[in-house]
Amino acid sequence: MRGHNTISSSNFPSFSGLAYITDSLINQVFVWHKTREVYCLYLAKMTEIFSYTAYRQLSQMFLAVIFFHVSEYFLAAVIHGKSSVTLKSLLISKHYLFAMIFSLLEYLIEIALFPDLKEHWVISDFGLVLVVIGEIIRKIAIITAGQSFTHIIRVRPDEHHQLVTYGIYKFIRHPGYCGFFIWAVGTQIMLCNPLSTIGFAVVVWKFFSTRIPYEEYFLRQFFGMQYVEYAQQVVSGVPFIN
Ligand SMILES: C[S@@+](CC[C@H](N)C(=O)[O-])C[C@H]1O[C@@H](n2cnc3c(N)ncnc32)[C@H](O)[C@@H]1O
Repeated sequence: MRGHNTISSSNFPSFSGLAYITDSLINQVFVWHKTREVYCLYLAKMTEIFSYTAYRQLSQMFLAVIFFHVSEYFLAAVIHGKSSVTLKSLLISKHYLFAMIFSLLEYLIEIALFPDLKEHWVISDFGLVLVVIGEIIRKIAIITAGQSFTHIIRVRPDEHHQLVTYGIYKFIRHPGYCGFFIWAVGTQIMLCNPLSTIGFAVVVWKFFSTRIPYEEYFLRQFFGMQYVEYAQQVVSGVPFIN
């Protein structure tokens, strides 16, 4: 009687079948090795980029953002007195936070998918220069205008409010906004973020295109012809806004 352990010859693959299986196994192993090699190379490149490029660009960004907000708050406290300054002087709004999170996500996605995009150091360093220039222009404006510079637009006359037409205001009507515009776009150029560079430029420009006429309406109310003449002679400092 045939036991159930008995193997019939028909259970064996033919010689050519065996060769085919071996061949495809070798192929599989080869492909697997190649994939692993490519993956390892990718990992090595990502580690290199994350450990230098991202480290440098992101720390520059965080330092720029922290310095900007802390110094805005600090200057407001020194100029207007600590009791009249609220957390609003940190200038962190919901829209601003949304924009910053978007730019951070763009950065992380692009550095993972197109790492070479972040390696344009001439562009990134140019952005860093813009960040520094924008910050300097804005802080000079705040210090020059002193108590006339309030984060919330004055809509009523105030004894501390004097028309400022000297210093940096002799050359630019809105140096604080000009500085912020350069700073904001500079942060995105520094991160080599193409989408956020355009996005920030458009959003910040649109914001100032409505804020400046509103602010100047009250400045004309407070200072009359003096402001009208000043505004005719001095550029706004924000591109394409008269
Ligand atoms: C956030 S500050 C911005 C000042 C200015 N727009 C700038 O970009 O440097 C807004 C306040 O500054 C006041 N302000 C703007 N220009 C001024 C000037 N030339 N002299 C005095 N006050 C000014 C406005 O009345 C408003 O209350």
